Amino acid sequence: MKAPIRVAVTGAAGQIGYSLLFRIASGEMLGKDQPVILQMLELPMEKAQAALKGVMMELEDCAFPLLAGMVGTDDPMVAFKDADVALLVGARPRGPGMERKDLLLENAKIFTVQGKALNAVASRDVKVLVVGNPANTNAYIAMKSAPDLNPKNFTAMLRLDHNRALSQLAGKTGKPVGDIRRLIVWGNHSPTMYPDYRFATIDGASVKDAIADEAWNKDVFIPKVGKRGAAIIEARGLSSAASAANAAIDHIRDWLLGSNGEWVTMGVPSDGSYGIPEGVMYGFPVVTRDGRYDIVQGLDIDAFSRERMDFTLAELEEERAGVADLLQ
Ligand SMILES: NC(=O)c1ccc[n+]([C@@H]2O[C@H](COP(=O)([O-])OP(=O)(O)OC[C@H]3O[C@@H](n4cnc5c(N)ncnc54)[C@H](O)[C@@H]3O)[C@@H](O)[C@H]2O)c1
Ligand SMILES: O=C(O)C[C@H](O)C(=O)O
Repeated sequence: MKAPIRVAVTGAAGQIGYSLLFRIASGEMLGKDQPVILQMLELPMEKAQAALKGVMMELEDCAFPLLAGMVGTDDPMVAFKDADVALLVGARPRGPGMERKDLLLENAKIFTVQGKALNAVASRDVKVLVVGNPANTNAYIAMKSAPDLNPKNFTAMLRLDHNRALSQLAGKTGKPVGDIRRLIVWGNHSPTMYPDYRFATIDGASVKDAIADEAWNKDVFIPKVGKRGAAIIEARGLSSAASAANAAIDHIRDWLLGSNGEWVTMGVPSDGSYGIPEGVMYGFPVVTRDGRYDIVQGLDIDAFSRERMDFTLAELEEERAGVADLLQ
């Protein structure tokens, strides 16, 4: 039997938490032979703590053989103690008519507190995924608030955008979604993101050549993927939850267990690749293996792509400037 992995989940009694925890406990994230200990954080309000208690009762009632322990708490120092993986989900979601960056000042404070707590008590190799919006800038804040941890271990979720783009391409080409490789979503988890299928293949053949429709790319595909979160809110009255939880599982599974040479999109602190200034938390194509990721190198950036990549970068730099005071 393997030693259990400690997985901290914040916002555990929220919508995404409810779609996420049961799948983690059943082994879908870290493997069917990997025991886990769930360390769940919720707000110190009576209602949130009661809801968390209910979720823990349900987890218990599933009798998951891989669930080796549970902690429910309102204290980040308890939730992150020795955590190997931290899924930072807890934050306010946007409602209809809002942009994710409208949440910035309200949610940003959460990530300074949690970054500091991770810095103090988490495993020195903790792998952090920020889901709470605006995800890239919150991940940047958490990273900067945890100076003793490896900055490369802080990531933001763009996997939902990546998965959304895959499904749009499958629909357009009529091919199975699982056959599409080498897709990228550059930049911010916001409508400025740049989903890029110039290098994508299906069964080895070029997706771009198969579609051969630049107008569809610019006028349908890019805006549709970028605005999908808003479309879900419009339809459901609530922001995406099951698909977000699914993407979080995909992100952590691939990071820890490897992407088998395939490209996946992760929001990671830039190392300067593709002219993106160092430290900016930016969506890049990466290949993952054994708990590490490498940004795919050497891709040609044409003028249209450069413009899109710089546009989403400018938004991230603006968001970063907006929280500079919090990081002093
Ligand atoms: N990156 C992505 O692709 C993506 C996708 C979907 C949603 N999101 C974001 O994820 C976040 C959560 O969404 P949701 O639908 O689960 O929201 P929700 O309101 O249903 O749940 C959030 C939970 O977090 C808790 N919480 C708030 N502040 C907390 C804190 N400081 N510590 C611990 N818990 C805290 C709340 O009590 C609540 O239970 C939102 O910011 C949403 O916009 C991101
Ligand atoms: O759009 C939102 O606010 C929620 C989430 O970021 C999403 O993309 O579904």
